[in-house]
Amino acid sequence: MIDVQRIATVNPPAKLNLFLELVARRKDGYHDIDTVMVAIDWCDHLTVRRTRDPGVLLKCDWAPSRAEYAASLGISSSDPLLDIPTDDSNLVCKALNAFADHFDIEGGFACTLDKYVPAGAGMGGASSDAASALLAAARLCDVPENHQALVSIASAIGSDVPFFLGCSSDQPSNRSATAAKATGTGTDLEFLRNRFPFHAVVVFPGINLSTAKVYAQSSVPPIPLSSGAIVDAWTSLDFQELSKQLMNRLSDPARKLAPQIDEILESMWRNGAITCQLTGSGSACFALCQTKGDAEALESTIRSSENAWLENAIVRTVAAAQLPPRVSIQTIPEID
Ligand SMILES: C[C@@](CO)(OP(=O)(O)O)[C@H](O)COP(=O)(O)OP(=O)(O)OC[C@H]1O[C@@H](n2ccc(N)nc2=O)[C@H](O)[C@@H]1O
Ligand SMILES: Nc1ncnc2c1ncn2[C@@H]1O[C@H](COP(=O)(O)OP(=O)(O)O)[C@@H](O)[C@H]1O
Repeated sequence: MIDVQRIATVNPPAKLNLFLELVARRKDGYHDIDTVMVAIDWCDHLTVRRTRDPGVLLKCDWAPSRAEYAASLGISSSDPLLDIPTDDSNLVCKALNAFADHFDIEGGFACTLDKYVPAGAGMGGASSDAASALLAAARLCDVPENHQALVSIASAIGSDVPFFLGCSSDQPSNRSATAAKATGTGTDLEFLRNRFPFHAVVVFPGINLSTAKVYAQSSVPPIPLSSGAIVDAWTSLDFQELSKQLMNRLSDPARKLAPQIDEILESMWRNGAITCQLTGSGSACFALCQTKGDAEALESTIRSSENAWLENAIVRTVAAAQLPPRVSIQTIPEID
């Protein structure tokens, strides 16, 4: 008899912040925020399998190859922009180690992570990888994917991780959500009704901005704005209103740290964007578009414009993606 084993495959989606307000600076150094995030179809590719030996083995690199990814950003393959941790500090390893500890799993995990989502972009790539690793491990170890322990493990890894699990303590199952309002440090989630036909053009300017540095430069406004209006616009599928309500309080500190962001936003406007802004703590910017066709037309206008920054930027049309991402299981002959 040939021994077989199961491999879980999942495509962790990135996110964009449509609205981000700072509500208060907390004593623990974090900020209470009010944000609305949408998952998008720009995804990494993760496989996870169980191993007899404990611990997490991770193979991680840029895709489709490091050389092609570097070329798309006009940089060399050894550029520090492409440095991603492959040790236990990678959020995939953190997630799987925490999962194994919590559920007392015998043995460990081996994973491959193909990175397509830029790092330090404000697109939540690492957080999404961690959430997908938890979902994959849950499938392999027969833990329900909406088990409440996954939400606590996710929150301890990073503020953005629970969003990518697609469930929360209050909403254990949200099969059709693509967006959520997040409060507290970003971990108190309310998944939004209706699937807004979301389309956008994302520009990643080849700059890795540290989330901690951007927050450190930020200030909480005396009267914080509320995400109420943008949540209403999303749930009533009102594109005009949604485009009026985009806001990101981290824009100013991010623009101070990376002045190129201003140049990129200005050229997105000049090339016909209806509305555009930074996502999260940056450095990626996006323009909201009414249809896929509008987004593709804007992408091609931006690509053919004469902007020096295009040499080192990735420009891409995206649409909303469903949460949680689907985990598929393949059975293969035993590798160990
Ligand atoms: C800004 C946002 C918006 O969605 O996303 P990114 O730009 O990182 O994608 C999030 O708030 C980022 O969440 P995440 O990237 O998970 O951050 P964490 O690892 O939890 O925290 C990194 C650091 O950012 C600061 N931080 C983070 C979250 C928060 N609510 N207040 C903070 O002040 C803290 O200094 C913390 O040490
Ligand atoms: N799985 C991972 N993928 C990418 N970066 C990771 C990962 N795990 C840890 N990191 C580290 O986290 C940093 C920020 O991650 P990322 O989620 O891509 O950015 P952001 O917080 O801007 O959305 C990276 O620069 C990298 O040093």
